[in-house]
Amino acid sequence: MSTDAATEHWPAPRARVPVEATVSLPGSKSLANRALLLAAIADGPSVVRRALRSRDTLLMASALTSLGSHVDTGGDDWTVTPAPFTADADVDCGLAGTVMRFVPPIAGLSSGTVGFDGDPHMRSRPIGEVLTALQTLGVQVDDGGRGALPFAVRGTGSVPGGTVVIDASASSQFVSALLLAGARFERGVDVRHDGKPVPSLPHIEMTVSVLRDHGVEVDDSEANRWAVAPGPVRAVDRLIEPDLSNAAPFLALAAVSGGTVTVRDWPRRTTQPGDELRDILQRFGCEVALDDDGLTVTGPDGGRLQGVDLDLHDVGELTPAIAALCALAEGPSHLRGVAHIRGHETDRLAALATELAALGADVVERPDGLDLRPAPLHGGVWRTYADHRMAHAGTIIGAAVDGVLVEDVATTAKTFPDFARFWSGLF
Ligand SMILES: O=C(O)C1=C[C@@H](OP(=O)(O)O)[C@@H](O)[C@H](O)C1
Ligand SMILES: C=C(OP(=O)(O)O)C(=O)O
Repeated sequence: MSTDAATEHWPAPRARVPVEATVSLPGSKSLANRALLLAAIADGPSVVRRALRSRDTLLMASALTSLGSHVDTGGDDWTVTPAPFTADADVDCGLAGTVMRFVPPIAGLSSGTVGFDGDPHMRSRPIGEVLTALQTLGVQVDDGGRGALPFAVRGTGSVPGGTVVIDASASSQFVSALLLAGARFERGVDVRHDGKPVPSLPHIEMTVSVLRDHGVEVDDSEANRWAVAPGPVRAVDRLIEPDLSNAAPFLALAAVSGGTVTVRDWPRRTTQPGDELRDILQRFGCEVALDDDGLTVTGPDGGRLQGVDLDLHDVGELTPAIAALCALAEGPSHLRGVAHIRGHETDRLAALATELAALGADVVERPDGLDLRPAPLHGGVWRTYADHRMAHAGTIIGAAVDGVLVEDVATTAKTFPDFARFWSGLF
């Protein structure tokens, strides 16, 4: 197996018998990048324990380092020591939405100019609403009127802050970005959403909960409005939960093989949207149990899955793995409410429709989702479009169908380094 060239094809292992496995998964990207960012604007050193070491979190660490913080990524536990942001800096966002959206507001606190750019596709992921909001809040942003990467934030050492109205229907990260920095703005920040419903609301709840852990006062009592009071951000010693969205392919492996997979350390309470998998997998016909061993999923006999009808608006990042299960199900499925995932690492609805159809699936792409009906699948190349979750989806199909070749499986390093080797070890 080789995993480093975008054109390479990885033969996804086929599960010929029910898979029985217990896994410990790497930490949550969303929790780790929030913890790192807040640590960098806190009033003392913080520790991020069991930090996820992946492309997105390393990009966040180097963004914070280039602003002036000291981030020690040497071991499993990362120490972040804040320092004033004074130098000019360049931030590589890669393909990390959390870096492109969360770092510009804190760059406004710098007294230097901070340039942002990223992977080619990152230039088409939405960010304009955040840049306009920052301008309203008193930050100078040069984006050549593009509302997209590349752009520069010209910090003056402080941000006035105040009230801002944004349309966050393209990404919940627009709201999270402003809230995460808000306590350090002179007047705090009061964010109101005006537009179609905000997707991925659990991720905003995650932001609010992590802010409160840092002693920040947040008022989220009204729908579509979040207010962060100005004040200090306390340093925190935090253990990062396993990434429950990245658990999807592993639990799906139990589902498609009729086996049993346990994910250790599944939190009893969490703001991670991946926790919804407990309910979603039952709808496919799986048995699900959460106990001291972790979350255990047992697939139906022979991996014979039922079709599902799901609105995934709140948990859009689960769509690729769920679509893979739908393509393998014995009944029709409808996935809805996820128009916004066209702005993710790739246009995920188009990518899923194209790749599933190429393997024989009966799939119709809708403006906000996918309709799937049972059809015999066959092997072939599964393209991943530099999208870690497309790679997960192809890998799930490959567990159930002979001859699936996943292109550029190394793209999974965005949130799960060594995914392919880890996965192969389960067979
Ligand atoms: O804040 C976060 O950590 C995330 C929010 C969501 O973004 P969208 O609201 O853009 O879907 C999610 O899909 C993404 O994977 C991570
Ligand atoms: C949408 C995703 O990532 P990002 O944080 O880059 O938006 C994702 O991981 O599914």
